Formats: sequence, structure tokens, C-alpha cells
Amino acid sequence: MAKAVFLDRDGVINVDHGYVHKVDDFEYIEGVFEACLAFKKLGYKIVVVTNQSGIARGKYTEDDFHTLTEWMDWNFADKGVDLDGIYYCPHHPEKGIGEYKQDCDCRKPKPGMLNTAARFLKIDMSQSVMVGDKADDMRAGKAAGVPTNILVRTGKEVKQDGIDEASVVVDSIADVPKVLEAL
Ligand SMILES: O=P(O)(O)OC[C@@H](O)[C@H]1O[C@@H](OP(=O)(O)O)[C@@H](O)[C@@H](O)[C@@H]1O
Ligand SMILES: [Mg+2]
Ligand SMILES: [Zn+2]
Repeated sequence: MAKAVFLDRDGVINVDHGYVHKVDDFEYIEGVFEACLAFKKLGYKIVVVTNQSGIARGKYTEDDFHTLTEWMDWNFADKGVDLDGIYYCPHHPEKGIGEYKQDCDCRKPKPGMLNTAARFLKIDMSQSVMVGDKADDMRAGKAAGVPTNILVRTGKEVKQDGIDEASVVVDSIADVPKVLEAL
């Protein structure tokens, strides 16, 4: 069985300017590629799990998301990092338009995206790690059975509920490899 680092996107990989959907607005957080290279060296798969309710809200389309994601995936590949999976939730239970208005199982804090990835990639949750910038990311990790849930300070303002749900709080993804080395 494999172990994985589940990565939230906005606020962890890139600066969360709010519903980012264009290459021009996609600003990488410093040290993200080096951190991901370190995860790979430590034997982890890397799986992105991102809530994209901007799709449900009609701010951008699934095609816009795919275009940006393909560009991001190539950026990682150029740096020697093969992302093992990228999962997204396009829904919102109240603000969604049409088919996107759903109380789905994939929107974090629910664990659907992590569980789907785990089935497909044969991931052992008990050895895996979640990295996010919100309490709901920590809750999704815990609901999936991930024991190490790391909150970073590069995204949404860290609040008490996030701190309470997290195993550890670090400044950014650049600090995560040393946390994993100590596990
Ligand atoms: O951090 P991840 O999961 O990768 O993506 C979150 C984003 O899709 C957006 O999620 C929204 O939350 P709501 O979906 O409106 O609750 C807001 O927080 C936006 O500012 C943010 O850009
Ligand atoms: Mg986030
Ligand atoms: Zn969903």
C-alpha cells in the first residue's frame, strides 16, 4: 500500500486570491516545488484535493479549471514532480447553479475526494498526511482516517477552529518536509 500527501490547492500550492481560475492569477507559494520533491523522496504519492465551488457559482467553467490544471500539472512535471492525482469538487450545496447545486460527498470537510483517490491509488490512510489552510481541510483529512493533518499559514487566516482540528500548524508548505521526516 502507498502513503500519500494530500494537498489542498488554494492557500497551499498557490496564493488564494479568491476563486483563482486563470493562469495569470496563479501565484505559486514559495518553496512548493522543493517541498513536493522532498515528499517524493520520502516515498509519498502526491494528491491534490481542491474545493472548486467557483464552478458551481458560475464564476468559471469546468473547462477553465481543466485548462489551468493542465498548465499547473506541467509546471510540476518541469520541476521533476509527478502529481499522482488531482481531484476537485465543482459543487456547492446552496450557491450551486443547476446540476452543481448538490450536497455531495466530495466537498471538504467531507472525505469523498480523499477516499476516491485512496481506492484508485491504493493509499493507506494510516500512513498519510493532509496539508491545508482551513479547518475544513483538517476535518476532511480526519474523516478519511488520515492521522496527520497539517495547517499552513499561507492561506485563509488561521482561526482557532483550524488550530483545534490540526495536528500541527506551520508557516507554509516549505516547512512540511521536516514535519514528515520526524514522523
Ligand atoms: O483551498 P481549495 O479547496 O483548493 O479551494 C478553495 C477555493 O476554491 C475557494 O474556496 C472558497 O470557499 P467556498 O468553496 O466558497 O466555501 C473561498 O474560500 C475562496 O476564497 C477560495 O478561493
Ligand atoms: Mg485552501
Ligand atoms: Zn462535490
